[in-house]
Amino acid sequence: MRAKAMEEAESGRNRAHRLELSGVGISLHGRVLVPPLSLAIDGGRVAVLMGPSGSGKSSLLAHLCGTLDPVFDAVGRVTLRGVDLDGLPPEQRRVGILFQDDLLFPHLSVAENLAFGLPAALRGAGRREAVERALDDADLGGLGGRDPATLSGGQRARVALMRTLLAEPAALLLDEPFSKLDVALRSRFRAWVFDHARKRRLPTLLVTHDPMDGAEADGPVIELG
Ligand SMILES: Nc1ncnc2c1ncn2[C@@H]1O[C@H](COP(=O)(O)OP(=O)(O)OP(=O)(O)O)[C@@H](O)[C@H]1O
Repeated sequence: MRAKAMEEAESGRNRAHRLELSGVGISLHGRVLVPPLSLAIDGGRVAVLMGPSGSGKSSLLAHLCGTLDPVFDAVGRVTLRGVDLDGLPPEQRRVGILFQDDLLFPHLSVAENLAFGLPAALRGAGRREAVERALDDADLGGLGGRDPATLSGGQRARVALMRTLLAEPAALLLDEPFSKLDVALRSRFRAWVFDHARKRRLPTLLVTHDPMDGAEADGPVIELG
């Protein structure tokens, strides 16, 4: 009985962290690219977005981030934790995104790359401590001073995720972030990312071509195209 009550409280908290799309569609020059789509991703769940090249997967993620090129027209409503994202600038949406390429700044050290993700309001010792914690979390203790080019692909991928998480997003979008890693590393990194998403109750949307990603995810699967 107690276990059931705890389970219900847990799923209530996950619902409160929900990312919800209601009738979200995208068109380009009057041609429908993404037909109206409705889905809800609870906190900690990973939904999967699949579809052939050019079917609009990255455009949909850009729309959620608030960075969709104005040549596109988007309709529908997006809410995150009950907040309507329509009209909010990208920096106020609390939507974090991770790409296929890690996009680390080559002229900054690993620690400086991580600090870039932190809210500007966090200053001084708090900033340094947050970076140290992120390095430890990513099993990269002692590597903060390194140039990103001297890290392995897996280490760089972990820095990129940590940088995204340090911005304290309320949702996580993943645009094929595993596709450039070799098979063994891919499954370890995927498990690590999904674990962070669960612990932080982040509703997560993963764009992928890899059926293994879908097998490991526990949210809805959407096929475009
Ligand atoms: N800024 C833009 N201006 C005009 N057309 C664009 C722009 N960005 C993307 N497109 C077009 O929009 C369509 C959808 O592109 P999108 O990148 O969203 O597809 P995708 O499903 O993510 O593809 P892939 O799997 O190859 O990454 C494509 O036909 C693309 O050429």
